[in-house]
Amino acid sequence: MSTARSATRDTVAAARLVVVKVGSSSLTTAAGGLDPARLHALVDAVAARRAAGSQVVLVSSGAIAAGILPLGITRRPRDLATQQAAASVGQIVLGHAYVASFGRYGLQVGQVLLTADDVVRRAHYRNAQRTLSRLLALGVVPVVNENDTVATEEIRFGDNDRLAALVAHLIGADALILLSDVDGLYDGDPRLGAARRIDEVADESDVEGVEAGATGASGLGTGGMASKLAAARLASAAGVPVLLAAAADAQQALHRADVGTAFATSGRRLTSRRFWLGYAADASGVLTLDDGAVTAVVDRRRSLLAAGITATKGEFQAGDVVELADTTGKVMARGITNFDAAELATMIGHSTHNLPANRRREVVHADDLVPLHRH
Ligand SMILES: Nc1ncnc2c1ncn2[C@@H]1O[C@H](COP(=O)(O)OP(=O)(O)O)[C@@H](O)[C@H]1O
Ligand SMILES: N[C@@H](CCC(=O)OP(=O)(O)O)C(=O)O
Repeated sequence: MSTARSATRDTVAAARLVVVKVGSSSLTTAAGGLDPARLHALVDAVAARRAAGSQVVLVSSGAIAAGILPLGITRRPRDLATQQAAASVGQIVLGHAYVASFGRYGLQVGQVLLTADDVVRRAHYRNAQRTLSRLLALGVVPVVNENDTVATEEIRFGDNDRLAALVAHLIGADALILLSDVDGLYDGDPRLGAARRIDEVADESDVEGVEAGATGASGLGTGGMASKLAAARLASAAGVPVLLAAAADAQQALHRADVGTAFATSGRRLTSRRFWLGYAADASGVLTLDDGAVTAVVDRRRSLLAAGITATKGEFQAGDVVELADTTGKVMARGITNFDAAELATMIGHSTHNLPANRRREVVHADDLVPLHRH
């Protein structure tokens, strides 16, 4: 299918610093085990982009899948301990394959294994930032993956689409290219019947009603299209345009960006702090807002007062990040709460002037609040 040129595609094609993410299903055979031909083809495309003057960070899945064959098991393990064992075996296999493949071009590879904490906690992410920029300055191709062997169920990203979006923001990338076994975003899961490929996503209205399945076809990947859509939203909010394309079209995707689905950015690049608040940090609870409070907070960018809160959920403390949801449960914003859950329980629904003197302040200050959706 042909694609019209657009400003987004031009930006992706011209990007100086690109994050390229490739999924397990695009690097491995159905039986498990790496597929050297596909890995070489991906590396060919990355090397070509490098030769054209861009810096590239590769976020590569595939450790667990690459560990299946050497361990003599037949399919992707379901339990965490075996997944970690498979990742432990498979990550070396994967790293070795990249060293050999990039070596064909005289390029060095640096392995960077990250946990969620490394990119989600403000105190930690400067560390990852420094390592990645030094690797790039030294001309190395950083190959990033989640540190699966130590990531527990609670702290896992689980899917590398989100990791790639966070890394793209972290290093100030100009574009994010997600390569998968499908050639773009469709209005429904293409495995389930006729579906139409979406060429360009300019804003939320272009993905309204899109059915994005949460599991992939191969059984090797995780997250499916739902996690790619979430990652594309994340990156576009961070000011990074996204191209979602087939790994088989990697050359074209990395060269002219004229394949797949392009996601425009949704405005100005957020500051690190506001991006962290809105998208990266883990939320510890939920505040439910009445309609008036949603309008005040989302449309008028006001602080959230106790009077507009109808319920709270979670054991959060003052200073934690919480989600602000409307009465249907849709998360409209995120922010830092000035009160613990226990304190708030006695305050919700009350006007500020009716509260004890030590509680007469906004629950979430406007400066600590990031709206996520238009009302
Ligand atoms: N709306 C949709 N558009 C495109 N693909 C979809 C959609 N919904 C579900 N899918 C499925 O998601 C799969 C990609 O997810 P996954 O296998 O997890 O990818 P990866 O391993 O590249 O991360 C596709 O093969 C496709 O079958
Ligand atoms: N970190 C895991 C990958 C998890 C993941 O996101 O997989 P995928 O959906 O194929 O990108 C691994 O290397 O096996």
